Amino acid sequence: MSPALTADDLAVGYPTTDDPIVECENVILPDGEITALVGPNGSGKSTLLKALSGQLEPWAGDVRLGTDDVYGMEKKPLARRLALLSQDGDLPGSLSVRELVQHGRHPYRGFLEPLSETDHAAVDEALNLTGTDEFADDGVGNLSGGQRQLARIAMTLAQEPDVLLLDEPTTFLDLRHQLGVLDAVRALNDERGVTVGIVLHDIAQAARYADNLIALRDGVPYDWGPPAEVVTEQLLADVFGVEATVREGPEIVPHQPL
Ligand SMILES: Nc1ncnc2c1ncn2[C@@H]1O[C@H](COP(=O)(O)OP(=O)(O)OP(=O)(O)O)[C@@H](O)[C@H]1O
Repeated sequence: MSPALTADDLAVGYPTTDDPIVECENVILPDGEITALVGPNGSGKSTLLKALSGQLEPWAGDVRLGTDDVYGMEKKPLARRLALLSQDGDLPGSLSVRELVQHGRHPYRGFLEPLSETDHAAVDEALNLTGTDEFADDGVGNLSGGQRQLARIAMTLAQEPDVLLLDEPTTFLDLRHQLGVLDAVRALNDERGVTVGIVLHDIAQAARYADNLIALRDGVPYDWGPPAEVVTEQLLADVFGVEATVREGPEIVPHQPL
């Protein structure tokens, strides 16, 4: 598999930080695969995802989408190929869900240009995939936290990127909707070969779901590869500070209630 998104010799920080938050020699999201970023709170998962997405320019190193330098690309062509669903994001409450999802088509349209049939089809599909078609005409301001999250996911899916980066997309969602979102992303991956980078908090869920894991500790990758190789008792102890048994699967059985 060729890499869809690669980063080399990265150092990523914020204007207010003296030292880099994330330092990685080499990060690869393999083409057509699902890679989950895991690690404890504050280990730098969101920071790495933002750097990979073109939204937080690294202090050093480069990020490439195929052979193209992500930070050298114009915004619209980049947005047609790469989409980020970040953790934060206020939504304009005056919009309906459908109108919000239509915003996902911005990379394909000129200013004030009406939506084409292709745009409408992509919006309808994103609404269906996420189940937001059931409340497509409701105002975003009247939705529950979980419904709002689903609407944001639908907007990102309508963008139809080749590479989809999702930062904790299951936050706020009940179990049924968590599984629904993960299934929808998996379907995009299976059916269209969309490359996925996803931050997931639940390492057991990430291990079941993803083709590859990148485990971050203090801003540095501790290990990466297929879940069966990465999820070891040593990793759980070193990265998460948890004593647990790992059974085949991999299935994690904590020694103490977490
Ligand atoms: N905008 C910012 N400015 C300065 N420091 C930041 C900023 N955003 C994050 N950080 C710092 O970077 C570090 C890593 O944060 P990041 O959000 O990348 O971690 P994370 O692994 O995604 O955490 P979580 O699992 O809690 O979401 C933290 O110490 C955080 O305080």
